[in-house]
Amino acid sequence: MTHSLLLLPGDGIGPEVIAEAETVLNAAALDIAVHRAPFGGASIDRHGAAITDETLARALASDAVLTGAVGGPQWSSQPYDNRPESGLLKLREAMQVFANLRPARCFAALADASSLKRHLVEGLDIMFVRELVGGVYFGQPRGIEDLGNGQRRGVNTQVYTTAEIHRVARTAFELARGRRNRVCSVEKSNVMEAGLLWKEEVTALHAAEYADVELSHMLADNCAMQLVKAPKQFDVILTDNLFGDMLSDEAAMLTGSLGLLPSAALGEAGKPGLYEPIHGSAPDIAGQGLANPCAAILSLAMAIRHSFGDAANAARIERAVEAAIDTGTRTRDIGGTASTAQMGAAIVQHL
Ligand SMILES: NC(=O)c1ccc[n+]([C@@H]2O[C@H](COP(=O)([O-])OP(=O)(O)OC[C@H]3O[C@@H](n4cnc5c(N)ncnc54)[C@H](O)[C@@H]3O)[C@@H](O)[C@H]2O)c1
Ligand SMILES: CC(C)[C@H](C(=O)O)[C@@H](O)C(=O)O
Ligand SMILES: [Mg+2]
Repeated sequence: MTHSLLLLPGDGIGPEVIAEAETVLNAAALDIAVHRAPFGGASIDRHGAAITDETLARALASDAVLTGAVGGPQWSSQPYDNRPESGLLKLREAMQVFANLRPARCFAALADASSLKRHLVEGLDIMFVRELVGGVYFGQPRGIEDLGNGQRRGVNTQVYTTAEIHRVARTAFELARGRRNRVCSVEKSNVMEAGLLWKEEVTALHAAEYADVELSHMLADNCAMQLVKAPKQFDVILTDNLFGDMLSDEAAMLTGSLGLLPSAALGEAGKPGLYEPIHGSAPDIAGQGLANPCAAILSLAMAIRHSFGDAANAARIERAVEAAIDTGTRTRDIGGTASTAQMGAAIVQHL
């Protein structure tokens, strides 16, 4: 059966890393129909909107969507709700991809590329499950209000319901069962009611349906510290939209580079998945052939596994990435001199 994949290269290094994902996809010779559309700043420049209705409809009709990254200083004067990043949030919301899987694995050959000592990160394998379509990113009220006395007030609202917490927690517990069977739920229940509800609902769901999984709770500030103190204590980390964003970037450095971390955002079974490297458009290195395409290529592998149900080809691509790194091809962020295209070509050679 032919699967459909929508590619949204986006801005900055986005098109550079997605080009390498396409090279790998073509070399893997899978039965996949590929479509492309501008996204983020590129879509603003062409169509006036960070994501068009047509692209949203196309995303919902595809089996999977793979994005590069969006954003950049050239669009910083856009109205807030038409910034490139708003296009990404609209896409996540429209697709209702509530569970964002962000695996952080340390390749043995790269343990010295981490900013931590080798023994702390060697063998590291954490799965973040980040809630992606709720919380402070989407809560109402929001906005900037003019108070009329020379003062303004900026508001965002952290809000979660029982159903929103249960559906993402379920994903975390299910994943844990196939791993080391441990979930650490992370919030700020000491200062936030939404965090307290999170903790109570995760605890209740655990007792009712997942008592076989080991559950612990941790405050988010402590988690940030524990991740650099003893990161191998974690198996699955379940957390909200904002904490998941920050903690997964932190974890990226445990693996050596932000350019290595893929992600899969999943909704209800049977609905399309959204796949993104966790890094941004990296304006500081865009256009120079310096970007590491591994995160984008590993995101493609996650699409092949989760949306196309082809675990064998997903693993084949993942092994090729690791083999290319093992045999010494590395972009600058992981201590080498390979260009984005050379990294992609080396991965193709190991397929
Ligand atoms: N999914 C997305 O579309 C996404 C994610 C994060 C940030 N952003 C946007 O990207 C823009 C830049 O944000 P930022 O600079 O804070 O974060 P960033 O992730 O773009 O870059 C942070 C640092 O990591 C480096 N880096 C990132 N990806 C890399 C890769 N593949 N290879 C090598 N080095 C890499 C960059 O050069 C930079 O030094 C902003 O507009 C932001 O909103 C978009
Ligand atoms: C660009 C931005 C909206 C996005 C987020 O905060 O979710 C990014 O940082 C990410 O990690 O995917
Ligand atoms: Mg982020």
